[in-house]
Amino acid sequence: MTPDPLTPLTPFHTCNGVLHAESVPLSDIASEFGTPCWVYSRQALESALDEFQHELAGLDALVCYAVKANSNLAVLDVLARRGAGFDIVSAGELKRVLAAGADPQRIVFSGVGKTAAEMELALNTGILCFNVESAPELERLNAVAGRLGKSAPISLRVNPDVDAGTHPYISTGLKENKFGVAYDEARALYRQAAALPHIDVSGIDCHIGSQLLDAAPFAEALDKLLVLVDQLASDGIALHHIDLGGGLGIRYSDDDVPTSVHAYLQPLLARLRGRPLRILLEPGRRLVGNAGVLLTRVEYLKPGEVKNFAIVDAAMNDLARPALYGSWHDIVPVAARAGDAAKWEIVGPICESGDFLAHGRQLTLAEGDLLAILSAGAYGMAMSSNYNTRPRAAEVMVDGAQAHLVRRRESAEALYALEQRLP
Ligand SMILES: Cc1ncc(COP(=O)(O)O)c(C=O)c1O
Ligand SMILES: N[C@@H](CCCC[NH3+])C(=O)O
Repeated sequence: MTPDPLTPLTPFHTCNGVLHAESVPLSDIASEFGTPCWVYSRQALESALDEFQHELAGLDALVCYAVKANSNLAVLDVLARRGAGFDIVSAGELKRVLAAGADPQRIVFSGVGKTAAEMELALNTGILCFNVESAPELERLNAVAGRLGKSAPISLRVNPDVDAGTHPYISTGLKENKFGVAYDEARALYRQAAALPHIDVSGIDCHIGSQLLDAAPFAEALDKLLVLVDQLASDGIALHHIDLGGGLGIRYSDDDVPTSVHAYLQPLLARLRGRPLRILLEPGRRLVGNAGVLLTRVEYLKPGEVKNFAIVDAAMNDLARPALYGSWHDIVPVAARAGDAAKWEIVGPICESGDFLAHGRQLTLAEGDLLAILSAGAYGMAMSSNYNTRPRAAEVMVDGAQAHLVRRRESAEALYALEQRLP
């Protein structure tokens, strides 16, 4: 049985037997741009951001899209035009958001390993805030800012030790994780920060994990943060903003019942009502995850005694999530065909047994068929690699009846160009 996750409301829907992105048949995209190929829907990106903006209307709030989820310039451009700020984690991401026209005062910088050069670039750019994750980072930032004759606006990323109930590789708010400052140490570190000459204490930050389907841990984390905010106020440290991070989950399969943005935000906004704190959010996956698919073609069918393999032209170097986390992505034929369905292992051409995109999917397949791997807009292309010297796939943005190439497929030559001139 083919899963049917495609409600008529999603921008990916079946029309005349063919899967479309908005008004464009995915088969046309495959013919024009080749496969494998990432396909994004502008409409889906905009409506995902609008859901947040709608809930925050009238409040002093900023949605800082977590660029790590998908850093394609066209994606950043769509979100920037619609009023998003950005959460970055590297100089590379900073340069990309600036290239996409981001306002520096809408950029926050997260990450446990910021280098001095990255700090310098961000200070010279004049970003809104550094989300500082450790005492030595604070000291380094103070020194770099002093050298530049600047003051660095900071939040401490506080680790509220809340169990987000998500995959261990993507939970970040527990004591054993490498992220953030321990809750019990945060107050003292804030006092130290306030005494540093080139640090401007501006806010507080947390991020408890990714792909959370339940809203309760967010409220639990916020309650802990607000206790700290009040303690700091009594220490004479008045914060201007609170950054609640990202983490809101999306639908990957029928087993996932994601929390609506409304149900996620209302308990948080209720707790923040009456407090003079600007609200920052850092959603990544929720803005882009369901706005993209990975289009792939069946190269070979290899039925076997124990398992049937459908070898497709996408692989773990394109979409790493199944191999890395055992993640499920729905896979649907672009055009359904008649005939008996069988159980297929959907695998790529890479020389690793772990190179799979899905196990045991009940599908009717023939060589040359196109498949769409759904919910691939987040942590898809962004986590791709060149393993097996496979060029990264092209990216296409659909806008109504138009499909535009927004990143060319890499060439084999591009993959050795950086090495060629070395002695
Ligand atoms: C600090 C920070 N903010 C935001 C995000 C975005 O998370 P998500 O894509 O789950 O919304 C992440 C990634 O988990 C993160 O580490
Ligand atoms: N890359 C992960 C999420 C990590 C979130 C970043 N802190 C995923 O694909 O689900």
